[in-house]
Amino acid sequence: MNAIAFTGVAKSYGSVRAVEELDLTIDAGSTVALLGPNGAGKSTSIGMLLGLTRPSAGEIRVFGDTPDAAVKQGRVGAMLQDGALVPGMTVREVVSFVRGLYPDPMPLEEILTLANLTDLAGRRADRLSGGQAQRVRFATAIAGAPRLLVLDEPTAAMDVESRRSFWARMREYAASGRTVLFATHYLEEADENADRVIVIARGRVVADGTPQEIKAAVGTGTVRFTIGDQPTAGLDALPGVGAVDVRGSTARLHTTDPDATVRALYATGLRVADLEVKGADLEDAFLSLTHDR
Ligand SMILES: Nc1ncnc2c1ncn2[C@@H]1O[C@H](COP(=O)(O)OP(=O)(O)OP(=O)(O)O)[C@@H](O)[C@H]1O
Repeated sequence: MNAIAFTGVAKSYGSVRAVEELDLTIDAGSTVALLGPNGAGKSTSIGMLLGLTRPSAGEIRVFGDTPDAAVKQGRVGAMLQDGALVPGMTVREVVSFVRGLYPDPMPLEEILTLANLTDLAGRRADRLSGGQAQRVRFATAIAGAPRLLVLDEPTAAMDVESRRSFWARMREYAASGRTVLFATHYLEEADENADRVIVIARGRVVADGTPQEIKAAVGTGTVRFTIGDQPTAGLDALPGVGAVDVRGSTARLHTTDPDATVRALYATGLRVADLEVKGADLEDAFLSLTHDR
């Protein structure tokens, strides 16, 4: 069964086309990353999925129902980018209040354990660090034991250690057959935590596949050099190269094997100046994926 189905979904705000035309289905039980740069349309898509805002065109189904119906039945939990925590309440009070809103919630202690909040349960929720507050938001998102968990850039306020621990807990939740959809800017997060990665840029899907397929398409590194007015034909056939992006006199090769690409590049006989090899620059990769379309 599909957990999520978007059919021809578009959303405009005046003249801004936040989502162009989204057609996608997500299987129940999968963990899917929505990967894209700022302004790609991730939050808008999530907002529509949760019934917070209506599409300008097209249709969305969540477990076969409208988003509103699915949310009302307590089948969907969400952790959004902002969302103030009620002032003056302890962590335990906040979580147990939210839990009380659902027909079939998870036991309180289980929520606190899963969100790593047992030690903070007596603390005031509005006086926590950014990363701790994110754990409370995660707890409120899973409180109703939702079949679909939606997370919009959940680790934005977290340091490296908190991120690692957060994703371990998310995977634990997902392991029980639940569906998870999360938005992120980071390819590593998508790679490590999702079975499927949907890359969106400028309101459209530009790539969709397993993390391995996406990494092969965007490359794990970038080889940049000044090509001047020399011909660019054949650069895309160099070993490892998935995409070529030439802007002005600069060429960027997105590659899965920068060493092999550089060796082969010198063997072409091109005059290569200002060579620079970097780890994958997603922003560049997104741009070239968007250009390719
Ligand atoms: N309420 C709104 N009114 C007008 N424009 C909006 C509104 N919400 C979003 N937009 C615009 O729609 C586009 C998509 O924004 P959205 O927030 O969905 O992107 P995003 O991928 O979530 O970005 P980020 O990673 O920065 O959160 C952007 O151009 C944004 O400025």
